[in-house]
This record gives sequence, C-alpha cells and structure tokens, in this order.
Amino acid sequence: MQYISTRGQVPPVDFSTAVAHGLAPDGGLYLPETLPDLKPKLADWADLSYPQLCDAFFSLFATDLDRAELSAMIERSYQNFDHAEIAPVRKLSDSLYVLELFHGPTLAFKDFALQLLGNFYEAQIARTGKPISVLGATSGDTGAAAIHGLLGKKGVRTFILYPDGRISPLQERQMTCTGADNVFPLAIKGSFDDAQAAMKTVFEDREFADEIGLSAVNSINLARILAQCVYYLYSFYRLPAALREQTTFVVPTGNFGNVLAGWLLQRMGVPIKGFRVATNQNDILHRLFQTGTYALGDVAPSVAPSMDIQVASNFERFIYYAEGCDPDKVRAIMQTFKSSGQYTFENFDPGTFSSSRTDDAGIASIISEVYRKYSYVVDPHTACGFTDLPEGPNLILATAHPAKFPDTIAEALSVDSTHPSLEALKAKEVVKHFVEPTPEAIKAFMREHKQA
Ligand SMILES: Cc1ncc(COP(=O)(O)O)c(C=O)c1O
Ligand SMILES: N[C@@H](CCOP(=O)(O)O)C(=O)O
Repeated sequence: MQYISTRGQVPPVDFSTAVAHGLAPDGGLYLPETLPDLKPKLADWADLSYPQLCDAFFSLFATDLDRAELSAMIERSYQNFDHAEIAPVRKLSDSLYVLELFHGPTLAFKDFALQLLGNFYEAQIARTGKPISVLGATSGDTGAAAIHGLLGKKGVRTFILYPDGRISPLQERQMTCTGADNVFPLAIKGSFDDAQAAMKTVFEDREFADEIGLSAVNSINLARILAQCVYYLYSFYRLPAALREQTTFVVPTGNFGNVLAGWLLQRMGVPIKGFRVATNQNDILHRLFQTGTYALGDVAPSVAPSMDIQVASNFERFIYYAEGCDPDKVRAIMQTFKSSGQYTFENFDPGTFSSSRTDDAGIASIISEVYRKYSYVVDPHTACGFTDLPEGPNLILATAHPAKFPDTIAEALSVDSTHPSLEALKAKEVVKHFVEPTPEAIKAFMREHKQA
C-alpha cells in the first residue's frame, strides 16, 4: 500500500515513511492511494477481539512492516486499558448506545492511536538508529495521550504545545507531572488553532524536520486516523445485528479526526448508516454542514475545551474526496481558506453527515438529564453528542472520562466523578515551559532541548 498527499506535490510513500513524516512535505495530509474493500472480510472479522481486529485491519495498510512485529506492537498497545473489551459498548436504551473510548491510560479516545503510535516510533528508532523529536499541539487530550504513549521510549523527545489556561487543570497535570526529562509541555498564549498553525509551519520546514528527526502525533498523522477506524468497526459488530445498518454514529467533533476515521471506514464498504458531527459552541463544522460555507469564527473557550477548535485540520482529507480526489482543487481551496478565512462549496453535498451544536448551558443540562434518565455520567464533550439525536438508533462516542472535567461535572451533578490515576497527579510537581506560538520560537526551543 502506498500513501499520497492531498496536495499531490510529492511522490507516493510507504506506510513507515508516511508515519515518520506525519505531515506530507508539500503541506498536505497523507491518504492511502486506494481504499481497500472490506466487504468480503466483514463476516470473518465479526468475532475478533479488539487487538485481533486491529491487527487484521492494519495488515492491509502497514504493508512494509514485518507482519509478526506489527502483531506484537498491536498486542502491546492495548495492554494498558482498564476494560477487558478495550472499547465497550454500553446500552442506555433500546435505541441509544454509548461507545466508551476512555478506558486507556489517559482516559480519552486518543489513547487508542497514541499507544500504538508510540510503539511504531520505537520500532522506527530501532530500525533507523536515529532519535526523533515529536512535536504536537493539543487542546487537552492529544498531548497527554502522546506523552504517555511515548513515555519511556528510548531516543524520543516529546514537545507539546497547548493553550495556557484553556485546558482542564487535570489535563494539564497529565502532561506536566510526568517527572520525565525528555517531555516538554509548551504553554502558549493563544488558542489551540494558533498552536496547530505554528506547528504545521514547523513541519513545512523540511531542513529543520530532517535535522531534528521531526515526527507528528496529531491526527495529521495517518496512523492516528487508521487506528481510530478500528473502534468504529469493533463497535459496529457489538450492536444488535438488526440495528447495525440503521445506527447513526454520533461523534463529538473538533479537529475532525475522529469522525473522519468512521467515514473512511464507511468508504471501505462497512455499511454504517451515517455520522452526526456534534460540535460545541465552536461550530465551524456545524455551520458548514448546514450551509455549505466553511467560515472561520473566533474560538470561544467552552466547558468542552478539547473541542475549542475552528480550523479542523482533517477537513482537508474530506475535501480531497469531496472534490473528486483532485489535489489541484484541494490546494486552491486551502489557499482561499487561508487567505480569506472562508470557502463556499458549490453544490455542497453533506452525504451521510448531519450536525449539531451545543453551547455551555446545553452541555450542563445534558449532563444532568443523562444522569437523571440513565444514571450515567458523561463528560462535557460526550454530552454534545446527546443534542437533537437523529431518528433511529444512535451510538454516541464517549470520547473522554468525566473525571478529567470535575468542575463542570460538579456544577451539574452531586456524584463522585474522581479517578484514581488523576487523583494521584495532584501531589506531583508541575513542570512546564512557555514559548511564543511562532515557528521560529518553537524551532529555537526544540534545538536548545534536542538530543545530545
Ligand atoms: C474529549 C474529546 N472529544 C472530542 C474531541 C474531538 O475530536 P476530533 O478533534 O477528532 O474531532 C477531542 C479532541 O480531539 C477530545 O479530546
Ligand atoms: N482535541 C484535540 C486536538 C488535537 O486533535 P488531534 O486529534 O488532531 O490530535 C486534543 O485534545 O488535543
């Protein structure tokens, strides 16, 4: 399997190279040259365990990796989850299901991909003998999951940009209390969008990338998206057989990486009915699906901070397919969006996507209402999924554990929402650094702290 860039200005590469680059050298995002047809495999895969399914799926994509080594890495990646099913599906009613994606080490859906990516990077270092410097941007969860996926891996330095004061205190502690001397949480003044934009510019400097061994942990890295495909398929099988093809997958959305993974799986032939893009008050994607115009607004901090995003980086992958796999059109659209802050699609077709928006007051009342109805505590991001549910059965992706957002939960409910792994962080020392969110300042910091 080869991987192409959405911007079409670099030659196709193999899986390992796409993972190592993260962002394609032309500034585009990697995608598989062709998507496999999974239909003939669906019956055989139905009863596989989570790691077995992940292995079967990745064997179609990571075709340049040694098969036995791939299986071993996948096996290791799901050992630190605290639920035997890894991604359990919980029934709230006959037509409402929740896919719990918070049983990994940092209690958010990011662990599914970042535990695996950590192992991919470890293997890459062993293969090439070259150390790597990972650079990521986070609105709270990716950073923690990346740091924990890479903790203890030899030859890795991890640099994570995040908007100071705009993530939950416990999310910050997950990144800043590791005690590891190769982990650098970098607080910036500004929003996640500012951090992500500066990060992408750093990746475009190929000379710097080669010098420092730069790698990406955000969902610009295709390995992230592919690993996220697996839980859609796993949960599809866990729904009652009669409901599978009628069920809408409801996905709390910010950077569009999570829902894109499900949508790609649908393009590979898995008969998922459709997707609900559930945004918080930072609703650029909701407005897009309602109007066909993708128009930048200001980021307004919310009680679902990990979705405080306006420039959804994976939207470029959607545009690639929506515009007939034409990289020239992708480049033109991205250029228009960059220069004017908006783009209107002609004859926009949302396909099987629908969308919703929930503001802070809505999130608080949903948390109370869901608890009252089902005795179930949802985190503020997952809460967005409960707004105006589509007709028919729905499966809501629970993207984070409520314990990460105790203040919002306490305002809505009087239940104990603590988690021991987070409580343990409260006594630890916080170590963080401040940088300007400019590519120059980030590169200077990384050079100063690179591997000796
Ligand atoms: C808890 C939580 N929910 C939802 C999202 C949105 O996911 P995505 O950015 O893939 O759309 C994020 C951040 O990515 C998150 O951390
Ligand atoms: N919500 C994310 C933002 C980054 O998203 P990613 O999926 O592209 O890594 C976060 O929690 O950091």
